[in-house]
Amino acid sequence: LESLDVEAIREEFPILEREFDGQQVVYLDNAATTQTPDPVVDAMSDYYRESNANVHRGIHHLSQEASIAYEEAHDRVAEFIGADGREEIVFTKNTTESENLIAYSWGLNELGPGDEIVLTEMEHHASLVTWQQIAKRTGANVEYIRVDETGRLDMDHARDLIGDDTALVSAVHVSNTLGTVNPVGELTALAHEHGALSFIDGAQAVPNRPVDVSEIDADFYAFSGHKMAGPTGIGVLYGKQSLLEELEPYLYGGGMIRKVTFEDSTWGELPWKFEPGTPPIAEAVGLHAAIDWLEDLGMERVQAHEEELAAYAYDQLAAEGDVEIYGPEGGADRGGLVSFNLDGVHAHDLTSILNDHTVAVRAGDHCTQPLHDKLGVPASTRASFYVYNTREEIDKLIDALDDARALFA
Ligand SMILES: Cc1ncc(COP(=O)(O)O)c(CNc2co[nH]c2=O)c1O
Repeated sequence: LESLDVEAIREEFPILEREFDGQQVVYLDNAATTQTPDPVVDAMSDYYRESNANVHRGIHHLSQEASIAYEEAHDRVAEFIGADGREEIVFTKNTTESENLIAYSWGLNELGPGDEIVLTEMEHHASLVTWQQIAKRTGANVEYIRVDETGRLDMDHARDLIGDDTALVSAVHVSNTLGTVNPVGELTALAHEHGALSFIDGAQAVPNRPVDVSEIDADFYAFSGHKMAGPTGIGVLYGKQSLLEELEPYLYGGGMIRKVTFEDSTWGELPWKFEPGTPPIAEAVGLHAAIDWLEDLGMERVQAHEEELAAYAYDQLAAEGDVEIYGPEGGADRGGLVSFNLDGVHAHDLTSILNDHTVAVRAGDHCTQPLHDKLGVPASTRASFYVYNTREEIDKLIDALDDARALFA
């Protein structure tokens, strides 16, 4: 597999030339949000300059153009993730809203006492808090598949938990804290064996590796534009058409209706039924451009690049001798991120020192507080990689650790 031309890629990201206190930024916070290449910025600027109008098929030329661009962005996303068509692609604000859409449209209406929602201990709050609160409101209960000492899912425990009372299995595809790549196809098959639905949180997967929702056979799948070289303000909910057809919308307004009278209303066709009001049009154009840009690189090459950097970072951190690293040892079942703690130094202090060296990483619980409780640490520092990062940038992170030791350890 030919490796990425990182130097050429970096030329499309002027932000990576930014300097603070005379030091060039080292951006290693990609699991939080990725940077945006010129072609994506240009596509959105061109839209605003040349085609901006409201969608839903207004009569005039500009509205026609904007509507086509918006609709074709759905087609492009469907093609990118292996969905059957635009009817299975709902644009939301972000992964979090995609999770909430199913929680409200399906969960509130379908769940009741005795029903089980099976999550994993490594879920992001976007999923964990959402299903926890829906369970409280419906009388359903939540079970968590254990994470074992290597940071992987205990699949024997999964097979014990998922049974005939299970209504939903919701799992993260790639953990944003551990980097663990979960067997989402196997989890989905287990759910289906027992008549349950599967919801896969792909926020850290779709940007970073080839994903085929049809191969996984997920019923629902969610991810965000801003984590895949696209803009903020747009997320995707994939859902099997047969399921989305049956779901009631939970947000009402214009654009999602078929007929409205003073007495009642009927709903429009998919996916518009779930897209009330003026949608993120420019963001959809940007997401379309981001997918074109990523596919030009090749998702297999993106995955290989990130895995190589994650394995390198893992090995360099492990070699320090006073760093605790969370998640599977480097290699194929770890996504492009490494969370760790430096002995004797709080993650926030370490991250502040790294920032003094203009190394941008993230400290905290990464919206996985229960997982950090299980790990026995209040926070961790996370370095996360994308297509424009290099080994030399990881070396700058490693070199800065000594300052933290000198100050805090
Ligand atoms: C696995 C996972 N699920 C859901 C979300 C929510 O995505 P959003 O709705 O677009 O915000 C994130 C974002 N994770 C992070 C956002 O900032 N740091 C992170 O680790 C995530 O990593």
